[in-house]
Amino acid sequence: MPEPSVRFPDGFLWGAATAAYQIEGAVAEDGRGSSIWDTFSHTPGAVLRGDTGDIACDHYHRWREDLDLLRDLGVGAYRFSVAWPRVIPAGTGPVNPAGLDFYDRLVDGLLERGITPMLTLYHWDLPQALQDTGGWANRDTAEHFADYASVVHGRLGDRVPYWLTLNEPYCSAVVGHLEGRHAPGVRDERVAVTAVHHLLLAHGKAVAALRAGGATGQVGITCNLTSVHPASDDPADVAAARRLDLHENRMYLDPLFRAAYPEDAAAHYAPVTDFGFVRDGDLQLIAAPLDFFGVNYYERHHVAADPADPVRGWRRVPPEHPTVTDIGIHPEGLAEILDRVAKEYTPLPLVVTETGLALHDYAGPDGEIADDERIAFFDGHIRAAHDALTRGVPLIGFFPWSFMDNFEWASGYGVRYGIYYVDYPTQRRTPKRSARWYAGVIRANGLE
Ligand SMILES: OC[C@@H]1[C@@H](O)[C@H](O)[C@@H](O)c2[nH]c(CCc3ccccc3)c[n+]21
Repeated sequence: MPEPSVRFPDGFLWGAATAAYQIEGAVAEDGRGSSIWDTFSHTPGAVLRGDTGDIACDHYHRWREDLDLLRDLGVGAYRFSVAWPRVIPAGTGPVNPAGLDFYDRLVDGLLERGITPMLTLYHWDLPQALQDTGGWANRDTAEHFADYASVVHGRLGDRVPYWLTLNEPYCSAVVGHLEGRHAPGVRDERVAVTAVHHLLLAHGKAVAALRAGGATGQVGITCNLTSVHPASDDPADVAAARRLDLHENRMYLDPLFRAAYPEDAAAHYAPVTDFGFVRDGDLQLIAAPLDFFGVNYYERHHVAADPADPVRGWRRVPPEHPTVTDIGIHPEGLAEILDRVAKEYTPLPLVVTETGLALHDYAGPDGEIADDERIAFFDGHIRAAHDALTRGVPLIGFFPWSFMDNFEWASGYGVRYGIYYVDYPTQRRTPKRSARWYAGVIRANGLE
């Protein structure tokens, strides 16, 4: 085999990623409680075509077959999430042993196949019972999350080396509580900023709980970060870009790695909150030392001042060549955010815990799903990741989103991110051309 022109270090963690509500189905089986995504997806108009995660990829029943597909890919690791409502159906109180048993079998199944588990404790599926008492707007939820983290770690901590507390607090807080496009479908900026704090507090409390539980594994968090550029050097555009960077990136990076909200946060959010929800000691807890940091990258923004709200607003300039999800493809943005995190925030090992491309995949006459665009996307992003690595960024892993087509939140099953195609009526999994290509990347530990 020729030496790859883009070669990664030995032991680099090539993975694949999923999330519980997007693949498991079996939403009422073996004691699972309801989550805010069960409620939201069953709310008329909330999800494209009324799609829900009731069945999804039926992974709850097909997990052995799916682990075999991961083994066929040759991945070194698999990033999955644990559904809080399977483990503690009401979010707090009694534990559901059958829920823990499922993840116990899943972890053992991974280890038997030589695949390292990377466990996300929260990938958006808050137990509905906690939403009924305020959800992330209620500070108590942070405590309940730490208790849940202890329960999961108590059962799996001896076999899971990588722990992510939260997936993308920005999405839970802002997409779910300001934009209302995600569960719980709230549109209230004050509630959204309060939720940001309580989610970060939940992270901090969970890190403390995992450490107290004797966590020998590596503990981290995943944030979706964007590269943000002003549309012009007009001072109004530059200021708008800085506000969007605050809103999407620095509101998470600063608390996590500097134990403080950004200096421009108070003024920016002053119309809706005075940050009275912050208590003494919170920020120190949130900035608890971590072992690694997960970065999800999808978007590079070009930002202009919003004429309707020139003081607080921004306007995202549409990309020249939009994808099916109306974003551009900018692999250089991945290198940019990895450089930024490493240079401005933390020396910790970094993992690209998600990047991927949505397509409307279909099989050709020969039965092959020739997702060449997705191959080109991953080729570019892997090269960008390697660029950062050669500049000294301590990148230790890369996890394409996603292992298989799945429930894509408000878009339902309308777009596909998987490197395995899922035919939902039959639940048949078929490797796309990108799966075969990615297996080659893993074998070569790099790109030709
Ligand atoms: O949208 C593709 C994936 C989701 O399927 C993952 O569950 C989630 O972790 C994830 N995050 C992002 C970037 C932030 C975002 C999420 C949803 C909608 C718009 C932006 C993209 N994705």
